[in-house]
Amino acid sequence: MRQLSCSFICSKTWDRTSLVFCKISCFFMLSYVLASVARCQPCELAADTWPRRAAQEPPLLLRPSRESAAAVAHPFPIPAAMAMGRPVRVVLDSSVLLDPSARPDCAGEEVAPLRPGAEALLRRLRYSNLGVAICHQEGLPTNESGFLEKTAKLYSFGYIPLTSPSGSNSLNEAMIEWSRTNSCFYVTSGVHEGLLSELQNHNWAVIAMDNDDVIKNSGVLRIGMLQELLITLATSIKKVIGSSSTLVVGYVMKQSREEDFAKRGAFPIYPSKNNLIFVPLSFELPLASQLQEVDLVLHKITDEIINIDPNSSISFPKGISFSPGMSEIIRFVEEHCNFCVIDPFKNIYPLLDRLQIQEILVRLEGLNTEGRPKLRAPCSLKVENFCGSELQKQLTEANLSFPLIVKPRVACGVADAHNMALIFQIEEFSNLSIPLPAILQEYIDHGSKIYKFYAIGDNIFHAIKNSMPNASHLKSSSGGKPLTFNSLKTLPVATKEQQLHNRVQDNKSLDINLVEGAASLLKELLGLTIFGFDVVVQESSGDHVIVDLNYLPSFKEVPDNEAMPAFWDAITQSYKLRKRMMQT
Ligand SMILES: Nc1ncnc2c1ncn2[C@@H]1O[C@H](COP(=O)(O)OP(=O)(O)OP(=O)(O)O)[C@@H](O)[C@H]1O
Ligand SMILES: O=P(O)(O)O[C@H]1[C@H](O)[C@@H](O)[C@H](OP(=O)(O)O)[C@@H](OP(=O)(O)O)[C@H]1O
Ligand SMILES: [Mg+2]
Ligand SMILES: [Mg+2]
Repeated sequence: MRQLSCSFICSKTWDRTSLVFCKISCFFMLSYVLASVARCQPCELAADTWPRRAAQEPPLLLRPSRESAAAVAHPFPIPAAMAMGRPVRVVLDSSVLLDPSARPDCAGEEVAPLRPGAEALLRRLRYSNLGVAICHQEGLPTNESGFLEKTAKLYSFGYIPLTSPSGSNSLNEAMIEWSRTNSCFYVTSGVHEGLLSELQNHNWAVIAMDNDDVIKNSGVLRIGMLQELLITLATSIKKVIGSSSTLVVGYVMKQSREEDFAKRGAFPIYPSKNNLIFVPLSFELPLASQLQEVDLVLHKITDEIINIDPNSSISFPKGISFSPGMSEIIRFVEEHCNFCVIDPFKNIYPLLDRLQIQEILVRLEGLNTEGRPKLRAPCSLKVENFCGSELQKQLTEANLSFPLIVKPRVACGVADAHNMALIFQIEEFSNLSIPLPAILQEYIDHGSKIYKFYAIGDNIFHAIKNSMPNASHLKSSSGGKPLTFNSLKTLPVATKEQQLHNRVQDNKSLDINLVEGAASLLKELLGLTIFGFDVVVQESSGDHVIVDLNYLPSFKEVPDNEAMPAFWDAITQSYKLRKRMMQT
């Protein structure tokens, strides 16, 4: 185990544990198309700010558009230049980015708004590991060309103001040069017939968007909306590589989480070292057709919860309403039991319910052995309300004493899942505003140090974070009132002085092997590829208490160069295990 910076420790890699998975059925259309470029005259590259790429990069074939399904019967010759091991460049013509219906703003100022969906596309292409440039034709109004230049700079893309050559339609040297060393796409919303043969000679591939002028079966790749572009690129790259080990991973999660992962390089469209290609599933397109193009889906289903009936948690997903897009995915998976989902929805539902989490954690206590710290769940009690004369009796029967931490039974997916309270005496339950049903947990004095563990496939990492101080520090400031907070936003963590004080007192260390054993058993019990759990060490007893369990956490504290390869490996292994299980 290596001690890494910022109190981060990478623990170990387990043996491949057996996880139950269904078989994946993948279908990819086989064909090669090239298309012509819209009136884009050859150009001089303004500044080749295109990111350098690793030497060995695969070439590209294009998936025929759905209308030209006949192309499947007549696969186009694969140009020699689209040989294995080449970087991929994508040139976006201004016509796909600028909103054609834009009107000057009320002050008469020419504005250059982006077409709907363009900002999301640019944001995703920025972290796609593809070389991207924006181009525009000569004669574009200066406010628009200026806007595009600024946009290219903002996203670290290349910028190509096209200038007309001496009347010829031939591709200019720069574009020809690129196609010698890169596999290139040109995306436009117009098609200029004149350039088609030039492009075929120089191995440019063009994607024409929303254009009916495109001749059918002329090898032109057509998309209807900008939202189709990424999946078109992704499935083309997959086809070109032509290896069953290359997987297209469709992903679904909230935008903030996607951006956090994307900025870490988690979602390359150009394959990662594990041969994984990531593409966002768009809720603006039919989900079934997208799901037929990917090998598996990675999702954080709880990001797509609209609301939960907290009284239905024992029968999840009943009582949960999901976004329409997520509901479509759930339906598709129900109808295609061989489709690979990471992770199966039924494996995640228990982690929405702190009572079920408690029942899972209690099962870990079987790992305990003499002479080692005790691993356990906190003593807990589920309550339907905070009043009732029986409450004190219930607490006693549950072996609970104050202080108590009160958490909603619903663990995540809705805004108030993280509204909590620290209660010091029974009177403080009156008018308590924590969502019901609730879970009352013993509050563990743990010296404001929490160990956040992350099981990412066969790898386990943990980070030490500042946590809530011992109850005595909090009671003094509570003034006889419950201490209410939101664990994601306003967690009352220890002050610097309290942390220093704790460091002096800190005499109970973490038994890493004990927790690793717990993580391994949790992985088998949960059937999850990536999960996180929080461990505190009780100061008085040294007990290792697991207070929380989460599905697909952000593992922000784990350095990217450790986390990303583990992330990709976890996905690949889960997929392979599922395939193997289907073949047996
Ligand atoms: N039983 C406990 N005893 C002492 N401290 C606790 C206990 N339960 C939680 N905490 C403290 O409160 C914090 C939030 O609790 P918890 O992790 O259960 O909330 P959560 O909303 O599930 O957070 P997450 O964002 O990790 O899912 C913990 O990180 C820890 O600092
Ligand atoms: O947003 P909901 O569905 O309520 O669930 C939360 C999880 O419970 C937390 O574990 C996530 O925090 P981490 O990703 O840091 O573990 C937290 O991630 P976030 O802080 O990035 O939103 C949430 O996913
Ligand atoms: Mg937590
Ligand atoms: Mg949690």
